[in-house]
Formats: sequence, C-alpha cells, structure tokens
Amino acid sequence: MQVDLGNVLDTSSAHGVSRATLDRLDDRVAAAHDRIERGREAGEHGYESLNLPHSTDPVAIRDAVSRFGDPSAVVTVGIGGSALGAATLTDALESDVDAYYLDNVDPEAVERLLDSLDLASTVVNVVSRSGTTAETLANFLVVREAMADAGVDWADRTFVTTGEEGNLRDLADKHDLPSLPVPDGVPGRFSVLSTVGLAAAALCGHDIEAVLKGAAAQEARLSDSLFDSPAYAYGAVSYALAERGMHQNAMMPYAESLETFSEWFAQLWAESLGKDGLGQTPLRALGATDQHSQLQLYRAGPRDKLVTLVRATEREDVAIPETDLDGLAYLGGSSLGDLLDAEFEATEASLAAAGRPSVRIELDRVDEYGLGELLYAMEAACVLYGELASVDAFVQPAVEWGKRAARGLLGGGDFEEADAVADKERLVVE
Ligand SMILES: O=P(O)(O)OC[C@H]1O[C@](O)(CO)[C@@H](O)[C@@H]1O
Repeated sequence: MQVDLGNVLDTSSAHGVSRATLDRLDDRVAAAHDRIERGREAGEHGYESLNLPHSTDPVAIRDAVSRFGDPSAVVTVGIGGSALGAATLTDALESDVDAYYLDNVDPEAVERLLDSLDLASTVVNVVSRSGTTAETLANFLVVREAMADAGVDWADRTFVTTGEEGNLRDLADKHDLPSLPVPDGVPGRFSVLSTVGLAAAALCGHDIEAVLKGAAAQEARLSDSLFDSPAYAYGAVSYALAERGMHQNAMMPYAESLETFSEWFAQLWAESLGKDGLGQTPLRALGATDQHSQLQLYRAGPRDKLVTLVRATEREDVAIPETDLDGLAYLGGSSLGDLLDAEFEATEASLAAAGRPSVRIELDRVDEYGLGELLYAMEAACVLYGELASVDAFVQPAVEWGKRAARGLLGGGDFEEADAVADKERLVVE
C-alpha cells in the first residue's frame, strides 16, 4: 500500500500545503507517535486498538465459528462499529456464503431479509460491545422469533460477540450460547481487526490471518515521521488541510468492492474526530460513478474538501469488444480496467487543475491482505489526526443524548431528553 501526497502540495493545488509546512508538521508527528506508542505499550483505552494485529487470536475465532459447519448465510445483527467492519470485509471479498447485516431497524428491510433467508442454514452473529444497544437487541428478538416460527432452534444457530456484562452477555449465559469476547480498550469503530470484524469473515471462509498480516505490515510502518508511514502521512495531511479549511473529506474508492469501506471510514472519521466544534466531515463517494454526480461540487463548489482517491493497482479485468460504431472506436479493444484507471487519473488531475487537493491511496489488490493494510492505516491515521487536533478520538459522548431520548419515548425510563422531543418547535408546510 502507498499514499501519494503529490496533489496536496501547494505546487499542485492552490489550496494545498507547502513542503515546508509538512516538514514542520513532521516534528509534531514525531511527538504524537511517541504518545501513541506509550498508549499502546500501556494498553490504554483506544490506543489498544493499534495492537490488534498481534493481540487478536484468529485461531480462537475460527474455533468458535467452526461448530456451524458450512452455512448458506450469515446474518450479523449489530450497528455502527459492530457491523461496519465485518461488512467492509465480507462485501469486499467473494464467498459462497451470503453475508447480511441487520444494522438498522427499518421494519420493511428487516422483514424483506428474513423472508428471503433459509433460516435453518443461516448463522446469526449478534454483536454488541455494550450488550445494551436498542437497535441490536430489538433486531435480535425479531430474528429469534422468526427462527422459532420457522421451526429452527435459534440457540443452535446463534453466537454472540459481546462484552463481559450487559443484556447480551446475560442472554448468552442463560442459553449457553457460544460467544466471543470483544477486546478491552477498543472502541467499536476501531474493532474490525478483532472478533467483532473477523468472525463473519471467518464464517464466509475468508483468510482472516491474511487480514491481520496486512494490518501488521502497516503497523510496522508506524514511525516518528510522516514520510516513513503511509498511515501517518494520510492522517497528517488530512489534519493539515482541515486546519486550512478543508473541513470535508470525500472518500472515493475506484472499486465497487470498497463501497462499504467508505461507510466504515465515515463512522471512524466522524465519531473519532467530531469533537469540540472540530472535525472533518467524511463524504461517501464511488469512482467512477460519482464523476457523474458529486464531482461537480468537489471541483467547482466551496473550497472546503479533500478528496481521497483509492484504487487497487491489480484487479480482474474485462475487455471492451472492438466496435465500428462511430466515435466509440477508441474504447474498442481497451478494457473496463483501463477505462477505470483513466478516469481515476483524469479525476485526480481535474481536481488539481481546479486547485482542489486530493490524496491517492493505492493498494496492490482488494484482497484480505490489502484490506488489512487499508483498515489499519486508516485507524492509525485517525488516531494521529486526533493527537494533532488534541481531541479524544476514542469517546463518543454526543451520541448518548439521542439514545436517552429514544429510550424515554419508548417508556424505557424517565429521560428529560424525551421531554425535549415533545417540545419541538413546529412550522409545517403541506
Ligand atoms: O457495539 P455496541 O455497544 O452495540 O455499539 C454499537 C455502536 O454504537 C456506538 O456506541 C454509538 O452509539 C458506536 O460507537 C458503536 O460502534
């Protein structure tokens, strides 16, 4: 994996940063790296996340899921970091096992999925670090009833990934469900390289050891200089550009297999860095599709965006047949991959020509190793950005207000937040 910073320099985009700025920032990167390493060595909350390439035991994960044999489908019931990491892996990789995620409480979507499944050959993986998340527990109760209605012994098809306490742990203990622990000191959005993200991948037959090897490769590149670490290079320039008004970061992979990765990145970046009035808003985009959509805004809208362009340099390809159709001859004999690469490079150049900064991230392949590299690098980039911005990247207090309001509205307790919902100002136009 490599990160190319060329198009964030002020020699290539008007709103870029100078090499001298990066050199000065590198001194702060060294101090931040030192802090990060101390946190990792002490197993401090959050910093522990960057130890997962070595602390995660892939054998234990495989043993836990081996009892389920060869399921036709795996349904992961979880939300946020308890679903997005696993989904990033299984959506990016091919498998004979269908992987689904119930990470929302849209009744039509839940019913549509459950109606489509052969529940007798489906494994249900209920994931919640806290074990108390309303959406996850509500969905689990619905799935459990659907399995019972289908005559399936739900306890025989379910395993749980959760903390040492909470409703889910109590349920697992009560029904003697197979379970996996969640790692201590690792917030959900940083947990893909643990039981939380790897169990579903293991059930789908993916090489979770290769994911951890890729992550370890990027871990080995962490250093006291941004010029020696792709992860720190990306985190440092994202921070530097945000400091200079690039308050949005469009994650734009040129690979359909990385579309879910952008969703995972959005939670990681937003929930870690959106604090004290600071942060960089992650936008989800897909190349080449969004060249016919959002690129107009990126290139000619407010000068407030970094565009992160991601691609694999090796991939399967599809030839474009020769044609005598007027005007299309240039496509014939080429390939879809050639066209995708041309569009990637053209988009990058079009942004630079408009003075808009972009970073290029290139993987060798979108395979288990490459995904491990990318995921770990983004996590380390995020941790570094948090250090440079002096925000605590490992807590998310702002999400709790809404949880209390929703719980109060459902009669789950007396919460003043629920009262505030009732007091909503109204100006209705029909
Ligand atoms: O794994 P849990 O505890 O169910 O939490 C799910 C998600 O909800 C959050 O805690 C935010 O509410 C995320 O940080 C987390 O990934």
